[in-house]
Amino acid sequence: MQYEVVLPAAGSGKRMGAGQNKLFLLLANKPILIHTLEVFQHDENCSGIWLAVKPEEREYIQHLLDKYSITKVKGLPDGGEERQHSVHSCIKEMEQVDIVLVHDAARPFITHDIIAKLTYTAKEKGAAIAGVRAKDTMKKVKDGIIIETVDRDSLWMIQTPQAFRFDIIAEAEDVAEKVGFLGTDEAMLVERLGHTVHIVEASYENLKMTTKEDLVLGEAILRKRESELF
Ligand SMILES: Nc1ccn([C@@H]2O[C@H](COP(=O)(O)OP(=O)(O)OP(=O)(O)O)[C@@H](O)[C@H]2O)c(=O)n1
Ligand SMILES: C[C@](O)(CO)[C@H](O)COP(=O)(O)O
Repeated sequence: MQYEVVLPAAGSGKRMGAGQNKLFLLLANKPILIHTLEVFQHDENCSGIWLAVKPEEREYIQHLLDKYSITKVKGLPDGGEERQHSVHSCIKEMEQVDIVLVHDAARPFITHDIIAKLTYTAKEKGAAIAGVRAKDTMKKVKDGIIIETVDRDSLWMIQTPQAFRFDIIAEAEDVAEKVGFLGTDEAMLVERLGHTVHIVEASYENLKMTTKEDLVLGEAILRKRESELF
């Protein structure tokens, strides 16, 4: 199932506190951004990559694309103030395709098997997102006081990729922009239009590199995967 992927990469990495775009930080001597890009570069079902970037970082990112032979990138549109705006700037430039995946460039550990399940489900059902079951007890808190314990059996920790038929995500992004709705993931924009969104069980290794602790976990995941190769 052929697809194109949108990789928002125009964040500031505030929670990482690295003083630079966290996607330029190295894991096993390679930028996080390149680890993520290589997954899609090497996926025969990926027919194009769209990378939302900060204008001031475009030249450096193009240098990285050349250095690591990432040839599937179709465009480097300007990112926006929020992640959603960065995603939308890519969607606006895309030609009509069958399936679009949106994936955080900060999630370098995604695998081809999960991508394939997502694209198949999106083709069949219209929308499918990656997630894993919650492992901790979850509670609602107000002013430092527990107000509700939420039934854990129905809770999932949502990740990316999030896969959609192109017309569904394109309309959802346009409507959200028109009414000024801001979501923390693409599925929210699609849900609010009444579309059914399906979950695909992903992996606890599909971490988003958000804080410094994630870098330690990320190095461990890479070492584990290297040991499995031999
Ligand atoms: N305006 C934004 C904000 C985020 N992102 C991208 O969206 C992904 C997930 O966002 P997040 O992990 O929150 O990255 P940052 O916004 O950089 O992190 P922080 O919130 O800590 O500043 C990242 O690949 C980030 O580069 C983006 O393209 N445009
Ligand atoms: C899209 C996402 O990765 C799903 O969990 C998450 O909402 C991104 O949040 P961020 O604060 O923009 O990293």
